[in-house]
Amino acid sequence: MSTWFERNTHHVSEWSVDGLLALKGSQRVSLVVPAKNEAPTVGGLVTRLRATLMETASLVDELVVIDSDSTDATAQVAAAAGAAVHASAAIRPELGTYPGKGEAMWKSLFVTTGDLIVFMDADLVEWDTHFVPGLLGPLLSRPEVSLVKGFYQRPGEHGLDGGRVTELVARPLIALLHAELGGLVQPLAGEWAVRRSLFESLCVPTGYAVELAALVDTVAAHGMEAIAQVDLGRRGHRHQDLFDLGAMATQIMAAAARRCGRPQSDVLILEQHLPSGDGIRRAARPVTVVERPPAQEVA
Ligand SMILES: O=c1ccn([C@@H]2O[C@H](COP(=O)(O)OP(=O)(O)O[C@H]3O[C@H](CO)[C@@H](O)[C@H](O)[C@H]3O)[C@@H](O)[C@H]2O)c(=O)[nH]1
Ligand SMILES: O=C(O)[C@H](O)COP(=O)(O)O
Repeated sequence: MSTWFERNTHHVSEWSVDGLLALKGSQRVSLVVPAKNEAPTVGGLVTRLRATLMETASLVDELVVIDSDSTDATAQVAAAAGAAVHASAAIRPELGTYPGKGEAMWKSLFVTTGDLIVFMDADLVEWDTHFVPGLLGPLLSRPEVSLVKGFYQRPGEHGLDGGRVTELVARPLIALLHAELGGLVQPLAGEWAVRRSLFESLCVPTGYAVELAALVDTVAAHGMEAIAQVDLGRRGHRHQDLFDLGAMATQIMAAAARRCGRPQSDVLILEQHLPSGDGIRRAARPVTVVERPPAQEVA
C-alpha cells in the first residue's frame, strides 16, 4: 500500500510546456504575485515570466502583481515590466483592508479570472520560470488534485538550510496538531497553485498564515488526496530579520490555535526584547491575525 508521499510527490520534469498546453484546453491560468516593497526583484521576475509563459507559450493568461501597501516603486516597476498591477487596498474598497500577504492573495480573487491560480513570491533571487509549469502539472493532469505545493532545496549560509520558521514553527506545529501534513517538504512555500473553486471556499488569514491555513482547511474539507507537491529544484529568497520572523511565527501559531477552537482578538501583542546599544529595548509589536471569510460568501 503506497503512502500519500509516494502517490503525490512529483518532479517538474514530468511535464513539458507543450504537454501542459494540450491539457489546459480552454481553462484559464492566473499567475498572482503578492508584493510588498520588492522593487529590486519584481521587475526581473515579471519580465522573465511574461516572456516564457505568456509570449513564447500561452500557458499563463494573466500575470497580476498585487501591491501590498508598498512604500517603494514596486507597483511602477511591475507595471513597466508588463504585469497588471492592483493595489491590495484599492480592490473592493468597501470590504476594507488589512496589512499582509494573505490579504493580497484573498483580494486577488476579485481581480483575476483564472480557473487555476498560481502564486509566486516576489523576492526570489534564485529561481526559474519552470516553477509555474511544475505547479500546474498536477492540477492539469489529475482532476482529484486541487492544491499543489512547490518544494525545493534552499541555498543558505550553511550550504543548504531549511527556513527558520518552517523548521522551528511549522514542522513542530504539524507534528503536534496535523501529523497528516508531515509529508509536505515545504509546507510554507510561497510557490503554490490552487483551483479557484477551492481557494474561494477557504477562510484566508490576512498575514503569513495563509499557507498553513490553506493546507489544514483543504485536508479538513477534501482529504490529503486533494494535495500534491512538486520538486522544483532550488530556490533562494531575501531573508527577513529574526525579529520580523517572530511576527510571522505568531500569525502561523494563531491560525493553528484558531483551528483548535481557540478564539482570538484581531490583533495580538508580541512582546520582543531587542538589542539596543549596550542594553535591551522592550517593544510591543502588534500582530494582525484577522481572517477573511471564504470569497464565495462575499457578495
Ligand atoms: O505584507 C506583506 C508581506 C509580504 N508580502 C509578499 O509576500 C511574499 C512573501 O513574503 P516574504 O516576506 O518574502 O516571506 P518569507 O519570509 O519568504 O516567508 C515564507 O513563509 C511564509 C509563511 O508561510 C510564506 O507566506 C511565504 O510565501 C514564504 O516565502 C513576498 O513577495 C512579499 O513581498 C506581501 O505581499 N505583503
Ligand atoms: O520558510 C521559512 O521559514 C521562512 O521563509 C524564513 O526562511 P529563512 O530562514 O530562509 O529566511
